[in-house]
Amino acid sequence: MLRIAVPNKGSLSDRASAMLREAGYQQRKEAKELVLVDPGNAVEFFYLRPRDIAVYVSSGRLDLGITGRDLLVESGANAEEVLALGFGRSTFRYAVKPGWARDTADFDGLTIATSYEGIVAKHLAASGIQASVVHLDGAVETAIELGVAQVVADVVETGTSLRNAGLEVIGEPVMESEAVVIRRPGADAGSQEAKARQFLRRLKGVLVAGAYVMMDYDCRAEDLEGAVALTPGLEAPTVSPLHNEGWVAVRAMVPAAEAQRIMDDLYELGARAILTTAIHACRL
Ligand SMILES: Nc1ncnc2c1ncn2[C@@H]1O[C@H](COP(=O)(O)OP(=O)(O)OP(=O)(O)O)[C@@H](O)[C@H]1O
Ligand SMILES: O=P(O)(O)OC[C@H]1O[C@H](OP(=O)(O)OP(=O)(O)O)[C@H](O)[C@@H]1O
Ligand SMILES: [Mg+2]
Repeated sequence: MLRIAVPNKGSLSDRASAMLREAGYQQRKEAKELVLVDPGNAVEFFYLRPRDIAVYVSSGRLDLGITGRDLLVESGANAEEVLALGFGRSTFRYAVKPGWARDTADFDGLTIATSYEGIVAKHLAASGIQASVVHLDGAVETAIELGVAQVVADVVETGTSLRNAGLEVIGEPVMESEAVVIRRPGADAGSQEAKARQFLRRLKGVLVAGAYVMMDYDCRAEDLEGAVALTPGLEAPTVSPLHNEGWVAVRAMVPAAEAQRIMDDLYELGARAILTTAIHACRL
């Protein structure tokens, strides 16, 4: 059986399970389940704290894991990112009370509160900043109000938590994160390797299915080159003759985010019966 770690709670948990379901894997029905065997796919899912997942994967006891890129870096574990999953996006930033610092260079001698000591220590060392770090489990924004630190370093998604605490970000983002699939560097899952590759192919299929739509339309043969320039497809569009002399039917995948603009441009070009349909699953 292929053994895969999935976040058991927190920001990544629901989206990770939803994506695995879309990829055709069984997922736990209750948040308290710690292990789920999917016999049809010969996969065993272990629901673990996202912070611990890189440690398990680097130990070799689990073949693959889903965690955050920032948590992978934070762990310092011997594991590497093999696929970015596009959800759980965040930036990692420093913040202070307005006026306390203009730049990270001003942090010398200050104390930084964070739940991500590994990332902060690495960044301070690389930037030559002499600051102390105090580890807190969460709600680090409050550390400033309570005088435990003058700087916080934390995950920022919408920025609401920082705003509510009256803090402002300082310097460039330390890192940008999203959910990722990780495995041991150079690892070959042995007898499970084919299953591991199939797992990654399925997740890539879900990502592509979400990012693209299928577009069909009819256009005059003389407009085909212009139309194909708008809808080149991933390799090349399918072009079929229509019963009407001088017209063709075209089918191509287009990026979902650009679908409306492409439909407008095709219409201007003279294309008609322009339809888009969702892609539920794919293998490229
Ligand atoms: N708003 C957010 N808050 C925290 N983490 C977030 C957020 N958005 C995305 N993430 C990502 O989720 C991962 C952290 O998840 P984790 O479960 O450890 O913390 P959490 O979501 O704050 O949950 P909890 O506070 O219950 O521990 C990181 O990869 C982080 O970048
Ligand atoms: O930019 P935002 O959208 O506000 O999200 C970021 C905040 O959310 C998380 O806290 P969480 O609610 O998980 O509480 P915690 O600090 O106790 O983990 C994180 O630690 C930030 O505080
Ligand atoms: Mg949290």
